[in-house]
Amino acid sequence: MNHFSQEIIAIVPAAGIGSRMQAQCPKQYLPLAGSCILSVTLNVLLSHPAISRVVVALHPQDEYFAKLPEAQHPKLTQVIGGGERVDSVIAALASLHEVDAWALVHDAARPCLTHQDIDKLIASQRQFPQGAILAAPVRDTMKRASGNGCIDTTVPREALWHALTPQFFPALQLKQILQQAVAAGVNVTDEASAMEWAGIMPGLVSGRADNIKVTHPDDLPLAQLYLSHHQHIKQALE
Ligand SMILES: Nc1ccn([C@@H]2O[C@H](COP(=O)(O)OP(=O)(O)OP(=O)(O)O)[C@@H](O)[C@H]2O)c(=O)n1
Ligand SMILES: C[C@](O)(CO)[C@H](O)COP(=O)(O)O
Repeated sequence: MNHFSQEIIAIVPAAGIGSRMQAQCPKQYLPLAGSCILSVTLNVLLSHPAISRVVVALHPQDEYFAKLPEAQHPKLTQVIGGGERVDSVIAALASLHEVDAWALVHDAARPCLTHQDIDKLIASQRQFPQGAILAAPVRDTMKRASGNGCIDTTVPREALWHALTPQFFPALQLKQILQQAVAAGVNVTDEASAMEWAGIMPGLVSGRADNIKVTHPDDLPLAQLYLSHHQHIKQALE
């Protein structure tokens, strides 16, 4: 259990088709670390002691999930996702029955998440009672492109962060604000952007930069490398 009274439920949007990956199957089912991306991600969440249960949102025509060992896990529930990531998150939140639960929303496509980063985000609830997200400060000089393929300007990077997941909010409030933002036509690409639209500014919790989202083909070998590094560190600490 966590140190707080509320239940923590992980929400995993996994209903995408991974078009940018240009693979033969949805990217969440590509092989990784002896299983597949989605299995690795689910096991990080299912094995965390503070997470009560996991709700995964699947594509309506998903033919893969039922074959995964995790599909039978007692702490796992599946729902049908929607046309956009935000619709899948809303569908998962709508299935919750726990009063006062907090939702830890994490992309299926981010298999390199660590328990240490989950601990940091959960512990941030005291500092950020409005909710918070894992994020990584930008390291490079940032350029804004012009229309002709050249640099238009350099963007000051001091206050720029990469939004990662998990993103951690009171579940009922998050569901209501996501629904309102979608109805208002807001382009909701992460949970925080809807909260910001509602005037609630989430906390930024510095997370590992290797918590990458597998999006393009060259991300997969990188995720494998990061996972093998994590395994090496874990063995060195044993
Ligand atoms: N309708 C959708 C679209 C995306 N996702 C999930 O949201 C996460 C992050 O989205 P992204 O990386 O964009 O995944 P895809 O939409 O599958 O990728 P693409 O945009 O390349 O098709 C992924 O785990 C994806 O499965 C979802 O649950 N429902
Ligand atoms: C939620 C997210 O991981 C934050 O960086 C990201 O926005 C999801 O990917 P997408 O391509 O925007 O769906």
